[in-house]
Amino acid sequence: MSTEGKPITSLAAVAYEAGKPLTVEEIIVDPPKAHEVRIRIKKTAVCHTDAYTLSGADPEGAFPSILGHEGAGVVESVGEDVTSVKPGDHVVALYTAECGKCKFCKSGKTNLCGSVRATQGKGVMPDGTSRFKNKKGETLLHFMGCSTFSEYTVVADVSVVAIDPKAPLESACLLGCGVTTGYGAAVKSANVQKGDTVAIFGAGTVGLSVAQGAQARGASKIILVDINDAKKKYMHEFGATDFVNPTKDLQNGQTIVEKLIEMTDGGLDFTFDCTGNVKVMRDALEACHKGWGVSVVIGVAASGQEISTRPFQLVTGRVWKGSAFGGIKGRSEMGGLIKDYREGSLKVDEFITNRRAFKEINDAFEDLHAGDSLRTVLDYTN
Ligand SMILES: NC(=O)C1=CN([C@@H]2O[C@H](COP(=O)(O)OP(=O)(O)OC[C@H]3O[C@@H](n4cnc5c(N)ncnc54)[C@H](OP(=O)(O)O)[C@@H]3O)[C@@H](O)[C@H]2O)C=CC1
Ligand SMILES: N[C@@H](CCC(=O)N[C@@H](CSC=O)C(=O)NCC(=O)O)C(=O)O
Ligand SMILES: [Zn+2]
Ligand SMILES: [Zn+2]
Repeated sequence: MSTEGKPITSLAAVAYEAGKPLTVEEIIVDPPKAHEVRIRIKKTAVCHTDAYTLSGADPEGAFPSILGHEGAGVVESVGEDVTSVKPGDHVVALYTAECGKCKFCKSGKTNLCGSVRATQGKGVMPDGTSRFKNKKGETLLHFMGCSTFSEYTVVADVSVVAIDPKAPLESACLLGCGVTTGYGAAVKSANVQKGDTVAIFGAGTVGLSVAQGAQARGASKIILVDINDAKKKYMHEFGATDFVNPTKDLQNGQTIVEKLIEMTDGGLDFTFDCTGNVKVMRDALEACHKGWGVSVVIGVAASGQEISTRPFQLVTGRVWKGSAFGGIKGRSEMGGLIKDYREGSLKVDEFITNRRAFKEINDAFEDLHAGDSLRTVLDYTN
């Protein structure tokens, strides 16, 4: 029997309160309105940003809500005036929309899109309402325009892209955030060139994806900096040449900045923060080469945190910039990433260190901090 136009009962993980485990329960998902798409998510993974928002550190974090933004699935139904996807299409949800019509999209200068960002940040659909409620009838908010921690979710049509159905959905879901963010930060936002030296702070999925992008560009040195030694085993797989643990590998009071400058004859061409720690962001900037080094902030820092450095660092030619979703325009460029993955030039499967049934989602949050874990992919069918 067709579910089109009807509310659907869906398995979901509800974030009722900051700092508390998610509650796995059935919720009700309303049908999509005009310019909306209802997706049956098949695979979703947990990104550090989900944990950040659940912790209560996100100034935009609102509860109760359905978190999750690395997800892939199949379109169940579409609302009026949706022309870009149709029922049955395999899709990836996009937290960075692409409308193609707004000032941002038309600028050619950024992948940020203004079409749905304001309502997305408030946890509602573009018409200001939610498609989710629990069985008590209480409204549940959306998250990052995706809410992939519900088997059925509703997104704006500008926040979803159809993909080659031959791509496995468990791999495609990682292109919804972590892999695309890091890879794009290296090849698009920073535009690393052959021979450049690169240091990456934080060797999680995002940081290792930066390494992968830097290697693809022919960087001569790719240094991973991480306080977790268990991540060292991934360095060669994703193209890094060196691994430094600042808690163990510094001698005689040397700082990580001094160590990196010593390793690179004066500093790095590019550095990337993939930790969200503002002190690390400062180190990343100050490890850049005088005159031209560029430091890219990718990590998301908690509410109230601010970055600082001596302005002299910038006066003397270092550049501080940031990158969201790797500078990638999701609807225009996802197809190319999927093609690269299918042709073997973009590693994605290698980031899947754990697989779990969706109902084990709270364990997947624990996995994020466990030793050598990169991504846990959750399966709704188990
Ligand atoms: N700008 C954007 O578009 C996006 C930003 N993000 C952000 O990027 C960051 C990375 O995400 P993700 O890869 O999923 O996160 P992970 O938690 O998987 O990886 C972060 C890594 O950094 C390590 N780390 C923590 N503190 C330090 C430190 N002081 N020095 C060096 N290494 C450190 C962690 O070690 P340990 O294992 O011990 O914790 C871990 O290995 C997060 O802040 C996330 O919110 C993510 C996606 C998109
Ligand atoms: N709500 C947070 C902002 C978090 C943030 O910076 N998000 C990144 C993506 S993180 C993905 O895992 C991003 O793309 N930002 C651009 C945007 O428009 O949100 C806060 O307010 O701190
Ligand atoms: Zn993410
Ligand atoms: Zn736009």
